Amino acid sequence: MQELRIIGVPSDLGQRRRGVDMGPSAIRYAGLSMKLETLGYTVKDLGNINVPTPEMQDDGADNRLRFLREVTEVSKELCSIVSRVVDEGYIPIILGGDHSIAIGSVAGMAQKSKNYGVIWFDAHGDMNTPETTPSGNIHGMPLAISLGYGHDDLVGIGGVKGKLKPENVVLVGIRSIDRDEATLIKEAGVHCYTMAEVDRLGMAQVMKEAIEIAGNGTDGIHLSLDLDALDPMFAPGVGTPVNGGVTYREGHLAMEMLADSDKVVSVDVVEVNPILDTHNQTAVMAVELVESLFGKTTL
Ligand SMILES: NC(=[NH2+])NCCC[C@H](N)C(=O)O
Ligand SMILES: [Mn+2]
Ligand SMILES: [Mn+2]
Repeated sequence: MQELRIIGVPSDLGQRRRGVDMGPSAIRYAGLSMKLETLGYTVKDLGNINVPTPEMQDDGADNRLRFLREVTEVSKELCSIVSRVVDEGYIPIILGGDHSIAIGSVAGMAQKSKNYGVIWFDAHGDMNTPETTPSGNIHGMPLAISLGYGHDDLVGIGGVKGKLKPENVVLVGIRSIDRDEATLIKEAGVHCYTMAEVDRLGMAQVMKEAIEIAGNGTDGIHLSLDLDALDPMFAPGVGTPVNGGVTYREGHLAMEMLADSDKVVSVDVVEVNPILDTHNQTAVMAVELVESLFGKTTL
């Protein structure tokens, strides 16, 4: 059985709502390590990366790319840690932080191989560029950046531009896309299962197809799990909630199918914001989903 490594990235530089920097603590407090150990894994927590405090920084000259410099630094640091962890043969579980941290995790995976598939579980497309962003928040851009679209400083992290093949990238749970972001999603050629498709096909069929797209002919699947993919009823503690999301049962079904596929090589768990949460329920939800992802079943 493979060993797991936990890496915390307490960053809220990619969006405007403070508190998502406490995500790693909230997820740890919900018992992540202990519960994975109960499933039979050896788990080592590597602690947190150093992330600058937003109040101590200037958000930079470009309001289309807030905290560009700081996000670049954090992403480089995470890239090198993730790359080391996979080189050593371990599965990294990267705890955010807002979704901008996926820039560094995907870049780190790409040091090992440029042939990983990605399942991006999210309410949002995260396919904005500085030209299309309505907010200037970098957490709306990480998938575009990983595919080679966006500011050079971010796109170039890890030395390779375009870290993924769009034909092996799948968005699941989508229900909020900005107008010009939609254009890039189509142009880039990534697959996209909106909530409308989840309704019509059912989560089982959507995940069957998603696992084929991200898993067939690739070296494995990176799961980028944004908790706002779930309906706010189950995951209220997120900065950009959108109604009409994935249910508790659908979420677990998706994770169980990924576990059965045996293809997951790395995971991001992002956007948990304890300030906006009630009784840590979003972090608890995150931990439960990760348990299903790593093989927890009833019997
Ligand atoms: N990872 C996220 N929660 N992203 C939300 C992005 C929201 C919006 N599309 C933006 O670019 O500002
Ligand atoms: Mn996201
Ligand atoms: Mn999102």
